Amino acid sequence: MSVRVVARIRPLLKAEAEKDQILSIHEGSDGKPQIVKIPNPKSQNEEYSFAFSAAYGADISQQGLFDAEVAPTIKHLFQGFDVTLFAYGVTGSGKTHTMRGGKLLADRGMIPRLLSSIFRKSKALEKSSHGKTTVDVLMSYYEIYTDKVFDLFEPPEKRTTTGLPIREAEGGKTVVAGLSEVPCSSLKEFEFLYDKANANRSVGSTKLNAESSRSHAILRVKVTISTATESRASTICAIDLAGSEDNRRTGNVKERMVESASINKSLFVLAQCVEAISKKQSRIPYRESKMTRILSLGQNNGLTVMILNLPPTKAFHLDTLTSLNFANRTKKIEVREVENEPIFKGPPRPPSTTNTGVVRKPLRPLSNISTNANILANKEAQIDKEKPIKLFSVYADKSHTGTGRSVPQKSSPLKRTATDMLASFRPLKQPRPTTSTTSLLRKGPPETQKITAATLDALVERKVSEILAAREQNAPPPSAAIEKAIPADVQARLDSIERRLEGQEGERAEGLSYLFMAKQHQARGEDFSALKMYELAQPFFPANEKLQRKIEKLRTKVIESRKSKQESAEPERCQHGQNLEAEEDVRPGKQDPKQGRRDEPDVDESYGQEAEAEADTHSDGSPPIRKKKSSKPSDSTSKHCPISASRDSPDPLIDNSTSDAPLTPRTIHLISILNTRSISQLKGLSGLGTKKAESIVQHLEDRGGASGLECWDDVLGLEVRGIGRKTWESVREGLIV
Ligand SMILES: Nc1ncnc2c1ncn2[C@@H]1O[C@H](COP(=O)(O)OP(=O)(O)OP(=O)(O)O)[C@@H](O)[C@H]1O
Repeated sequence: MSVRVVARIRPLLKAEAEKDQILSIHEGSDGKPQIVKIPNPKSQNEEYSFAFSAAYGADISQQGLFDAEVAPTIKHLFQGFDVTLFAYGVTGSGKTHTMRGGKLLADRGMIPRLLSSIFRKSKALEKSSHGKTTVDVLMSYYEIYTDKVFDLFEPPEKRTTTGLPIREAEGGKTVVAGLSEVPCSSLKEFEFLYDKANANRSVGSTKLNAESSRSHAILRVKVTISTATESRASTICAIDLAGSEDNRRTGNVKERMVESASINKSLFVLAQCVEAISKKQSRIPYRESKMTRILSLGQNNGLTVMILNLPPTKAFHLDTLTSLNFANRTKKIEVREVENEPIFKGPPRPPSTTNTGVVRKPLRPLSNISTNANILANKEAQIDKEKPIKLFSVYADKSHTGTGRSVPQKSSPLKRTATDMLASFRPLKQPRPTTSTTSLLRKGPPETQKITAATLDALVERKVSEILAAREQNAPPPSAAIEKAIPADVQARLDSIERRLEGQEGERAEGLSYLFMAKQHQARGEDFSALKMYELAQPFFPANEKLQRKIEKLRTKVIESRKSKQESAEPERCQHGQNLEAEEDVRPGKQDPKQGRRDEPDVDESYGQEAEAEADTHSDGSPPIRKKKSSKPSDSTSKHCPISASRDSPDPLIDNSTSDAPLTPRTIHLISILNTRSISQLKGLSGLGTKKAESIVQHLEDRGGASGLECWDDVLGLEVRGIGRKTWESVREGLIV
């Protein structure tokens, strides 16, 4: 069975004009709306057609979409099949609206409706069996932010810099270690937990979406149906992917840019995976990003539904075309429809005891029959495979083929009750590593530190060519290693080797992936993004002078170009406006009469009584609407560094001290000296002696992060004892440029 791909065109937003619509929906061969048409951006008279399993226009309600696409999967879930449901699309296309939705009852998205339905079905099942069948629902919710996994049931301050580790479990299945699993038994409980967890999700404002998801969010719901004799668990994963972003349009700077690079990279890898699968290549580059490892498209069993979210206007023309092409390939991916095995209950096993007298949970086989060719081809996986199964409860979540095994008890100390969660909202977790990236880097193995310019270049080249080389690879994946018992001491050694290997590989791979992205940005002429990426890569290769020189050269180039843009800020802004008009002057080939502005919220009766009662309590029902482009920065929450295009001062020599201040030549000069982190240069500045210079450099080092200062606000934000705004202003005034 192949991935079911359905398209959903979002309604026009307030700031969008009807005449700018470019998408239209048409009937397929069976008379159902299935085809999306979009004009060729280069030739107005030509149209491209993309056929999907279904296509929905702006008039489809949340309830309508749920009934047509999600509700049928619940039946399969209760029959023991796993389900993956994910929303894909460019930023601002409506993925979060589709998956999470708004607060109004009619606006609630697929996820709350899904849970509502699961609870209703569970209750009906329990009732009809007169209590002989019980249904347990466990939830995990996490995000992948800048390629790190964070538990959304944990408050952000509990996060470690490295995030949660992910591992390949038996059979190539990817699992997140140390993730909370929260039991949940009613829609009310779910809504409380879900809304609270969503507040932990990384969201930011960009020019294209006032509330843009900066991460991929994955909700995993495990449903276990138990009778007196057997128990069967199946899982549904509902994923709200972050959207791809064109940074020429988002106006992203700083953190947003880093997030964006990471989002774009993971989506790029996903597209490569899909391409590799569709071309039946033996190596699928899943490992290149955590999102693709977790999503494991084409490797997972059960049903997969992709909702392709599409913005209707020509402002997104090229992005929409890219999304349609991606979806067109995705729909061809075959997914095995494999039912999860039940666990048969037998007489309780005698508890196995260790020398310490600790009663252990019986080990359970972890696996399903899916194999990830890419993972299996990897040496690490071989090490993984030879290990006995670990005791993490999140590992043992799928097929349980053994007989005579007891069902996991509800009272497991690994899980908290929903009541506990509601009371404290601190899910119980598995231990996880807390080592920070910085400390890892400082104590890093000598090989990483001593990397030379030549080897670095070779590594980057290798990374870039890996994807291409993979296509040539025809070797069949090695067969799964046979699991065997390993003595505890050997296992401990294997674990430690694996950890060491992972540490090195992970760090180096991260550094290389930043270099890889830097090169991509540079090739596209996006110097600022390239600089950010090189700066992020730098701590991974601290002794590499070539890299250092590259960064300095690029930094100077960026500063110079900012300076010249600033000098011509006014005329440039006007021109920019004109260019945009010209760019958008592509007339749509056809307009869909069905598409219009959003209808009034419809009445959503089947969401359930519980939700209805809840809905009245949400006063803020209206979804955020994208605002008109303004010259003011829209990000009010994050720290903002103005970029030249939005600056108003025509005089670059005015030393303005507000956050909207232009980068004056003096400020630029001061920033470039600070970014050298050189005591000798800093102590030469008027008003700073050796001690202050040392404190500044120490602070810059402690502050960590590869990126340097960029604007006056960054300078004022430095928390160095004895140096406040006044000192910085006088230091700046003392500079001769
Ligand atoms: N079907 C819809 N009905 C009404 N409003 C919608 C619909 N789809 C999207 N919107 C609105 O469009 C805007 C962008 O949607 P949303 O935030 O869901 O996009 P996204 O694809 O998740 O973006 P990002 O990737 O940046 O997070 C929001 O204001 C949302 O309320």
